[in-house]
Amino acid sequence: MITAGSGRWRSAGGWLARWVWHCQIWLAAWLVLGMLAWASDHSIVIVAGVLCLGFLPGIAGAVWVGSGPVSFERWMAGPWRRYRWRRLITRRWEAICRDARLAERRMIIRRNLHGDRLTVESWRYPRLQRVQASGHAVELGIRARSGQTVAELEAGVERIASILDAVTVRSWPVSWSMIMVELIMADVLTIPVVAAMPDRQLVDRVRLGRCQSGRDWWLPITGRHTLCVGCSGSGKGSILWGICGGLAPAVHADTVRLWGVDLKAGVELAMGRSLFSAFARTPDEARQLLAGLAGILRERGELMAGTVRQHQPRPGDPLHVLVIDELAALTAYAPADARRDVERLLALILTQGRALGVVVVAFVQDPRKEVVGMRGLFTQTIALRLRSPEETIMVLGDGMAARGPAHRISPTGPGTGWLVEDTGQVDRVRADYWPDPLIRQVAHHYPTRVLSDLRSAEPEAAGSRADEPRLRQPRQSRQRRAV
Ligand SMILES: Nc1ncnc2c1ncn2[C@@H]1O[C@H](COP(=O)(O)OP(=O)(O)OP(=O)(O)O)[C@@H](O)[C@H]1O
Repeated sequence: MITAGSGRWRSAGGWLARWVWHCQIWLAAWLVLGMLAWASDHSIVIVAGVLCLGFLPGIAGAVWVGSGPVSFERWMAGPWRRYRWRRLITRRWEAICRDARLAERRMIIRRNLHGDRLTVESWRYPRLQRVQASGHAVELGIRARSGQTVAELEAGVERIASILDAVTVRSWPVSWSMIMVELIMADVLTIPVVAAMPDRQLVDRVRLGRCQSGRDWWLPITGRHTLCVGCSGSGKGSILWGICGGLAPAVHADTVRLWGVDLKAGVELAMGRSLFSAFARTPDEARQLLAGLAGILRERGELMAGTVRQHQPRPGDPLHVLVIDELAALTAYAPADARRDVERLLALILTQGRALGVVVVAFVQDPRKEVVGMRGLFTQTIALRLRSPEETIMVLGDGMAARGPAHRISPTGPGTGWLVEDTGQVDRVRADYWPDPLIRQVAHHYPTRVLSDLRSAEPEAAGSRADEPRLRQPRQSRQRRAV
């Protein structure tokens, strides 16, 4: 049986073998020194001492890899790798530009000391203004040479990535003469990571996982309606629980209230039931729940009118987050009468909710307009694994099939997705995995203090005005009392 310990020592052995291969000259020099020591003294102790000194860095490194791989990566391997990337790029910049067809060759005529005309070759290169490495990414600031456009620079970016053997690359112009290029040198997203127990009260944004650069992936929550699209098994659950779990401490403090709609018999959301102030499992319940939120919108609107333009969540006056698992079950497959009301209420929340502190987070497998008619009302979208380039365009926007190819995500990487950042940049991300016991543990630790009674909101569903649903303290279950 392979244990974590034996795996570590195997990778330490692999590291030592690579070190010996890379340091052949160093080791050969120490062997020669050992032989010289033997020839001059014939003392086995001195020879062993010389050889030990030569091998010491490798042996120390292998022991470090085996006993503390994380600290080795942080203090040794990571900084060393980043130093090598920076050195390689700065030293070979001119050759890289020539190979990437970004340099310009000119033949200039000069006269030598005797006055003879000579034709001399001269190269002009874009200037490498900045090289910065962090995590597994290298960021380059490249200034165009005279007469070169940023479009021409961007045309060479993929060639630079291929020359440097990068995993992916993206670029964006920062002025008419300069672009930034981010090269991802190693694919850290292939390794799944399990989420950790949240301990900080977060409302504005939650940490869902990692970006392809290795940095944390933070998803903005306040002021955004989020649509996450991915086919079956693409890992929508990780995003869902990343959001609900990340907000859980704020839920417990009543700075955030979660409202759950799960028409797939409540199977997904029931796992963390005690995080939700209200929970709908049938189209009728969903209609009541949405009516409740519409009531909150109206009340808040009246209170905020002429005073503030953006709701600031605080305990007792929380951010309301409507979480809908499988939106299609609500908007496409529910009975016609319920669907009509639901679509009207959802459109109301999506158009008015952001400033009033009511946001929607919805999940769906099929992004077609017939299924999600209100796709355009969501203000941020995440594309997990999709079935076709057309679906990628539907989710991320025109021209995104090439820049954020969600249809090419491997089925072996659930939780991996593409998104468009506020800057217009496309990024690949992977959510941390939320196993069932962790979801239960988070729900147990951070239950909501407020439950909403859906029935009080019923009149709005029928088209009339209704008040905010009556709030009541949750009946203390034996389990909750123990918390
Ligand atoms: N972030 C992740 N890292 C690693 N594995 C994951 C991750 N997210 C999900 N998985 C694995 O992928 C499987 C499918 O994930 P999940 O149930 O979340 O998909 P889904 O998109 O919700 O599918 P469906 O729409 O059919 O419910 C999970 O059982 C889990 O084993």
